[in-house]
Amino acid sequence: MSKKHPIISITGSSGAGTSTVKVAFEHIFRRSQINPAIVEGDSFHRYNRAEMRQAMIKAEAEGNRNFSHFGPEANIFEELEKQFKTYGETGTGKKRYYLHNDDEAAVHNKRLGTSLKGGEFTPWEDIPPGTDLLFYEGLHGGVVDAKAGVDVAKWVDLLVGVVPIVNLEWIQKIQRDTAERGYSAEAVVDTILRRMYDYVHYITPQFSRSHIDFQRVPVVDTSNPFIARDIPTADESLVVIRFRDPKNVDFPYFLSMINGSFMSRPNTIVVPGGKMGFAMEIILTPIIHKLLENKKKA
Ligand SMILES: Nc1ncnc2c1ncn2[C@@H]1O[C@H](COP(=O)(O)OP(=O)(O)OP(=O)(O)O)[C@@H](O)[C@H]1O
Ligand SMILES: O=C(CO)[C@H](O)[C@H](O)COP(=O)(O)O
Repeated sequence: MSKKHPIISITGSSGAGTSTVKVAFEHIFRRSQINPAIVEGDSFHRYNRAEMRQAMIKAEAEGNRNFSHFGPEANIFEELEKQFKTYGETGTGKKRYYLHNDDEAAVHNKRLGTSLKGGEFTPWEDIPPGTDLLFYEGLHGGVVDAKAGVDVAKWVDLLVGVVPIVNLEWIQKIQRDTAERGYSAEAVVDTILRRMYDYVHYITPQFSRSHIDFQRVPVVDTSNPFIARDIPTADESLVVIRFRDPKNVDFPYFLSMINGSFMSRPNTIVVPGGKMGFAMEIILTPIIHKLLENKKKA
């Protein structure tokens, strides 16, 4: 934790919607004239796509069917922790991008004068000096790997979990990876299965460390996520928002501001799906302002 150089982490599984939630944060940053250093979790994958395929074949040959992007073998958790520690201490650090497809590559090739392809990383670049905070979005913003002595969570000032119920997460992943990343539905299901061990051991424990979780729950039947044709819409879902420490949370204010909201537990407010972005803005804006006030005083 750093008063001088705060870190906000949005963490969630693949398909949970962390990239989508990033947009709500970008609104907050723009309106509040905050200049963030944005770090994408996928940039801390250990391998590019071709290397990952090779590493997976090798792991399978050795009898490991759980080698996945969710676990420590395929990510540089130690570098992620170092990144958070360095930013917290100095407000600087390094960043790069994992290019999921050629469209993403084209954007960075134009900026960098490179000829990178989908599945490759951009080179590491310095985070420019003078940013107000670090904003991480990805799989491992609150990860702990006790065996390796890695604790990313302890450097984070605001840890937000984005966690749809698992059927919805899978529907979202299958739709996105087939529509935008060129995978077959079978290949995506295979990936989901291979990642299950690491999902349980490295992804879900993060949501016991998060300060706030946003869990989208559909109110339509998603009982077979593997044949679902559409992602349930905002109107077909509710969002369950859980606060780890509800002591200083102004629930009456949120209830009066968010039409259709209600409390389901003393630390949990439920809002209509269409209000998720709005709820994020009114809940998170004052917390972010507080971090920046503390920064000024530090
Ligand atoms: N609240 C939402 N309502 C409707 N669709 C959503 C919502 N959140 C995410 N989606 C859809 O789910 C898919 C996955 O979302 P997104 O790309 O944000 O996931 P992610 O967590 O960033 O995944 P990854 O870590 O693999 O990049 C996208 O197609 C996105 O449009
Ligand atoms: O888990 C993920 C990110 O959050 C992605 O699935 C991972 O980055 C995928 O890489 P690739 O496109 O090479 O399959």
